[in-house]
Amino acid sequence: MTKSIIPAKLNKTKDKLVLLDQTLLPEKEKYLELDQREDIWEAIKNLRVRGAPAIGIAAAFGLYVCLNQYQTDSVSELRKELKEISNYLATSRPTAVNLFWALKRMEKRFEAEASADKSVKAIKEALLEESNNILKEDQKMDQAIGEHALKLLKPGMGLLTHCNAGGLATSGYGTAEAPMYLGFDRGYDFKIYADETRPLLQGSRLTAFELNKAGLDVTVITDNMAAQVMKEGKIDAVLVGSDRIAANGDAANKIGTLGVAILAKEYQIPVYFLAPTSTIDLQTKTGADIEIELRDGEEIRNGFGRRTAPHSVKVYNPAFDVTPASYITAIITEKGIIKPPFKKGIKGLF
Ligand SMILES: CSC[C@@H](O)[C@@H](O)C(=O)COP(=O)(O)O
Repeated sequence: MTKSIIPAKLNKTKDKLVLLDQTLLPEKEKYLELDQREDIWEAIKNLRVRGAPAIGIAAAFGLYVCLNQYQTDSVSELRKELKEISNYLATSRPTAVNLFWALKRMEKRFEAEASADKSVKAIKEALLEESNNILKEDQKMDQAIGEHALKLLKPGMGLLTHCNAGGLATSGYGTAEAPMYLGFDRGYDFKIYADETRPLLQGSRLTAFELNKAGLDVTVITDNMAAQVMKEGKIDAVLVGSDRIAANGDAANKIGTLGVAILAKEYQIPVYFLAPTSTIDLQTKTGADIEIELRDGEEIRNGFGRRTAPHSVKVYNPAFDVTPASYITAIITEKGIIKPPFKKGIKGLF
């Protein structure tokens, strides 16, 4: 299968960040071409590009595009500008660690080139290369994650996923969806259930869109149907992505993942978190240290342009939750499958 959608890339002349506007899916496939930091920040903040790895890729390309416009012969002036753009983009969303990881990686490359006395022009070229490397490595990681995960799955299984951890969230086949695509190519005939994923419907708008388009067997359920579907014996494994995995294995993902994991424990269904190692943050000791993004109440009071709650009512809208490591059967990265105790396994990865 060839992948047709890349959510974040550069245009041909490499002076604009091209994003598929995911807020318009599944109705419209519209690409945005951005070269202003405020527009790139807005696109990340408002989920035009979303999903942890894709946010990192967009930020790396965005940083390059903005920095490349800056005219100077001075490396220290360029450094100042890079830090300004990077710090600004880093304020767009707080939970997915891939955003900070990608920006730090660009800064590290800058410093490596600067300390080798490279010119401004050479440094800019190196940053272009680095952002491309981030994209290409992500594609390879997805493939490897999928291959490892497939070892845990059997043909004909029912798989439940939450949110979108597919091609729209990465530059490749996704993380949680990578084994679904690989299995499809190899005749595994998985029955995939996609949680609708309130309030922004990444499951029904995005996961169902891309799996359906690629011909996989996908069924949408609303979030509150997961228990019933599990009770009916339709689910053999839960596969989800992650926005940040702490050093002890606690994992943040889209709001509602914790509930799915708790239900799965009750029904003795394995819960797999699939993510590249760039999603693991050793600086975050436990899930309690993960900042959970709080989003505007209007997403719930006035979802998709229809008033669904009184306009003055209070709303609490955390965008992510943290599943404690004790609810996770395995964490699958490009480097292999980690089983509990996660602390030791995660440490061994780095
Ligand atoms: C491979 S993507 C993993 C996660 O980033 C994904 O499951 C998720 O929670 C995305 O949330 P979103 O708010 O749509 O960016």
